[in-house]
Amino acid sequence: MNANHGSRVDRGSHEAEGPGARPHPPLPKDAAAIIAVRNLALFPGMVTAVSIGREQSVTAAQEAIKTERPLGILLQRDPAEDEPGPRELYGVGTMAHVLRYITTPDGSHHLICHGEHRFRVIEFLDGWPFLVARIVQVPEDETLSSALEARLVTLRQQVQEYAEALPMPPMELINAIHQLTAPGPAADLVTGLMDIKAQEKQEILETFDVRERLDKVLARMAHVLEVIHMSRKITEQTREAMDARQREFLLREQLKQIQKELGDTDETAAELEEVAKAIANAKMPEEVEKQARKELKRLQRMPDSAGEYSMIRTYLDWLTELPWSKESETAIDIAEARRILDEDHYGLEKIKKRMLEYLAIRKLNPGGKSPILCFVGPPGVGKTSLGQSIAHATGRKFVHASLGGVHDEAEIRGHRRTYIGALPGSIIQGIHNAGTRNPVFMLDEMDKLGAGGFHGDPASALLEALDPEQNGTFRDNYLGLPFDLSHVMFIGTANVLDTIPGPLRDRMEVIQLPGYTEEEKLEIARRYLVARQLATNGLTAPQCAFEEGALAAIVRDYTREAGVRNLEREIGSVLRHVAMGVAEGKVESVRVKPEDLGEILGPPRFESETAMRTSVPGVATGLAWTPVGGDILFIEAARVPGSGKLLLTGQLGDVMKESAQAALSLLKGRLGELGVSGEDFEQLDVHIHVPAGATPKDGPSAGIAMFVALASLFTGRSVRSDTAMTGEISLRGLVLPVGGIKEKVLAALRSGISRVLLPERNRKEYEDVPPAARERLQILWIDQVHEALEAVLEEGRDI
Ligand SMILES: Nc1ncnc2c1ncn2[C@@H]1O[C@H](COP(=O)(O)OP(=O)(O)OP(=O)(O)O)[C@@H](O)[C@H]1O
Repeated sequence: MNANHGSRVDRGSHEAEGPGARPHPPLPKDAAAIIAVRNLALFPGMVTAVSIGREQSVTAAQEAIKTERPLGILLQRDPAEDEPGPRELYGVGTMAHVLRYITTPDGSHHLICHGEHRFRVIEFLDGWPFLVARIVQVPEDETLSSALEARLVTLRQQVQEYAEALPMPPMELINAIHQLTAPGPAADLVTGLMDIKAQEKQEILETFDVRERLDKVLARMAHVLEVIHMSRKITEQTREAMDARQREFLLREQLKQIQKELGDTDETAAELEEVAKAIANAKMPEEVEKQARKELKRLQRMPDSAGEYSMIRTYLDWLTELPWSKESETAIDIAEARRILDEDHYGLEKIKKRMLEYLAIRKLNPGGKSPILCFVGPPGVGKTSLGQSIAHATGRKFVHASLGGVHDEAEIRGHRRTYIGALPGSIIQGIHNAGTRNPVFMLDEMDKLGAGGFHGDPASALLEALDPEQNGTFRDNYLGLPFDLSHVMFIGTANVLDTIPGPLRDRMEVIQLPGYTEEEKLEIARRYLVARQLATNGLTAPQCAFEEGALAAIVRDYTREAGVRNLEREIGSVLRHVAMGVAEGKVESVRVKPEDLGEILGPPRFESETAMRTSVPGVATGLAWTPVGGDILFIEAARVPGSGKLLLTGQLGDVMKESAQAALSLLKGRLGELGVSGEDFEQLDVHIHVPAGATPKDGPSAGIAMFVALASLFTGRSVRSDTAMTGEISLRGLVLPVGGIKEKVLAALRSGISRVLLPERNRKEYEDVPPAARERLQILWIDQVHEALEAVLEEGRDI
């Protein structure tokens, strides 16, 4: 507080002229010489220093001294005004008695003034080289009421408080407390001592009513005190914060030293800093972030040589790298999706249509719960590549996890962190690899998922991941935190539907991919596989072309599969051979002809198998359904001297064994019909063998082939090599319907069979076979076993 310091009132630059430099009339009685001050409000009873510099002011001051009359002091309205006229001055001021006039050696003038009483300007007068105004003294009311006294007591308390709040209260203030006895002067004195603006002080100066003046001062003072308290509080708070920070800093420094002693380095600190940043950037849900920060804190307190350190570090890496909220943009454009599906895949019309429907529904109802698709079909029919196309078409990432042979729930859901070397399960790992939380996630080999046992049921963990009701909070054991899988597009794949665990199968919409006909394979080879293999082997289309028939020959003679994987491999072999020639400079371009294939790929692998195998009596061609899409199988029958036993070999299942027995019994009963006599079954053993003995076989559908093989054996008439058959038999000689017609028929075609015997009652299923395949096959519908014999047994020859 510096209210009593003199303040400079003007900045007049030139030297004042001597007193009485210019003669002027004496001042009237009711008038006073006035000086204007810039930043000072003088109050009655106060002594203060006033610095003056303007010529006018100096002359006025000298006049006052000379005439021993008081000087009127008025505050300028605008402190910046250098030559204020009457209108720029407030109309109320204080008459001051000039106690001393000092001129310092640098030429500036100072007055020590004592405030006497308030005055009001009536009018300004002209004719003097300084400001002169007619004035009237404002009388001070000195009566003391109890209301005023109460205010006075409060004021005294406030001033006391004010003095205590200041670090070094000025002496005047301490003295003033004792002088506060008369209300008006007390208000003036306190205002003069307060550190407030001159304008505010002027307002109080102009308040003539003592009570009102005291109220204003009390209010001002209360405000000043509040500000002081507040600022003190803020100072304390900052000091406290500073102290806490300083303390933490010191502790950290100590910790660093300790860690250094223990062999930890600054690198660790930098590493942890990185982790902290990664946590901040990972956009985790609140719960996860809290957990991450907790783990980080534990890490910070731990030397990096501690065994647990790396475990927590790895855990934090997983937490920070998982795409908690990162997604790829997935605008679905149906036309574009159709284009991509067509571009990547030949045929599969029904399947593509179903995919597009699926995408359309997702587009129209993005939040809805769409079914989980499951592609079921033999290997190499495009299940994986369809999944990739969907990812491509929807702008998602593609990841897959194989479930084949998974017996332990932990492989799906992860191990708890307490296990050494624990990691998240395959679902979270897949999401981590995708880097987004909405990839297309392919779950391969769902049919080979191991059964649940001691280690928990993998299928139930998978169910939780797939179930839209619960997968919003999928809990991996390793993370120990929920992860939102609801944006993932899961697609399952399997070779066989039957072995997919029931509850899983129920949750999925199965889409069957039965395998391709020879024509389809040719088309796929022509449009996709050749181009792809050309690129893989660094060749261009002009450098290598396949002549008409060459591709067909590869399909027919070198592959026998439902899909096109081997076909692609064989085409690759041919192109590698061509690439060698081109690279060595032997040829510039090659046209592969069918007859070249022998040299490049070796002798045909599947050419005349049926013809060769069935050229002797006792062998029939059956058709089997297998997980890889159907195959032909040969049933061989032989008779050997023995004691009437039936020998069965080739890893036959119980049902197949029984159907062999049925076939034999049926045959024994019909030998007469077949013109066979004199057989003594007591003296011979009948042996039925089904080659490819390493593969277990079962099912009743080889019944008719067994019967035919036995009939062929005993009649000595071989079976037509172009004919294959399937059907269960009854002891009464009926041919009963069987499953897997489509796969079996396609398998027959692949093996070069042109006639197929099918149970009459399977006509309906036959409609599923693609027309192209149907055109190339002759189907014989049979109802009774003897019809089969008529259709397949060659003309007899004697044995
Ligand atoms: N209709 C088709 N059009 C074009 N290419 C196809 C078609 N079907 C399959 N392919 C190609 O055949 C190859 C094998 O397909 P893919 O790997 O998708 O088979 P898959 O059914 O997933 O087999 P697996 O069950 O063994 O995983 C791929 O290169 C794929 O592009």
